[in-house]
Amino acid sequence: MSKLKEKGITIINADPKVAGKDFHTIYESEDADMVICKTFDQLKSLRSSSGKSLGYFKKVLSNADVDEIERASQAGAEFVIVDASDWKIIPLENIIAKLHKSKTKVFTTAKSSREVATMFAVLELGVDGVILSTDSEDEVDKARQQLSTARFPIKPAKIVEIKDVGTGERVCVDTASMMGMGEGMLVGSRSNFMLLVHNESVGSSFTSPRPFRVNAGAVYCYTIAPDGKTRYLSEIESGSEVWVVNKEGSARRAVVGRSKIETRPLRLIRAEIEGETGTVILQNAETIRLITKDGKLLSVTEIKVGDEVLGYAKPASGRHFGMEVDEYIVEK
Ligand SMILES: O=C(O)C(=O)C[C@@H](O)[C@H](O)[C@H](O)COP(=O)(O)O
Repeated sequence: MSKLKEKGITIINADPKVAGKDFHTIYESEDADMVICKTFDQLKSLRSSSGKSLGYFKKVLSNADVDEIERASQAGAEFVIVDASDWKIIPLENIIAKLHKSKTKVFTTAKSSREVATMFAVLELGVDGVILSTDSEDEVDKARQQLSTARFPIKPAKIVEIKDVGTGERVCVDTASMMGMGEGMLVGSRSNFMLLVHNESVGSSFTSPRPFRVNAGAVYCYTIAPDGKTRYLSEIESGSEVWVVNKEGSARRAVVGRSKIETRPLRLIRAEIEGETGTVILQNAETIRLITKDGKLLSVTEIKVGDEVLGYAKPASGRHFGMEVDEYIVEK
């Protein structure tokens, strides 16, 4: 319990007598903050007598159980807990579709952190909450990490040098998500200095859009992954996770479907953000674009010294196998 508290967990599925005052509880007891009712009669009688949040638990084995959940919502359940152990996704999709415009929240159960992440993505809307049953502290941490988002302080980066550097291998990161205008990946030669490289959702008379792709940069470049570690672009492969970052700095996770490493002409771009200087080496082609400080796309073939594009910088620190280390480091 004390470890859960340290981790910032505020609500648990436990008897209030055991949970004490440190947590909100969701439990089959009228003393709980969120009371799980076992029958419609209990739901109805508590509705008129208690000011508590009341819900209904149902093991879902058939469509009749799905209908019963809908009736619980109509009977005033503020939440339903859908416990589906056999077919999990399709029944939940049906329940979310039926209830997402009602006032009833849909919760479900999970046995692993991976399952938690899946449940929050079912039918795009996802469930409103997941009760994770685990005896592993690590799984609690991983579940929280799966759900975390990030925000990077995006700032204007002034271009100070552009140099064609011959050929090398660059990496196209093809994600399993569609990216929109203003979204891309942070890429740089140093973990603490990156430019926001735009995705390829914009086509041209010579190219079709590839809205799932960021032509991210040369193989040695870093990007930051959702686990907080840096990744060399050359290490990214099918199944890796990357941050897709928008021009305001909000990041969302995307899974990589494929990365393509091919030999292409490269262009080094050196830029400066509030006294920090850094570089990135990108493919030299019209389809690779950065974002100007007023949100316009700027191809690396058109970029000039003095232009300002979006990037991210923080004071230098070392990285060892991707993990941040406070050590003396000079990267040029
Ligand atoms: O080959 C190139 O030149 C490029 O890498 C430009 C890419 O940015 C572009 O996405 C590519 O040409 C599209 O080709 P595709 O066959 O991978 O769709």
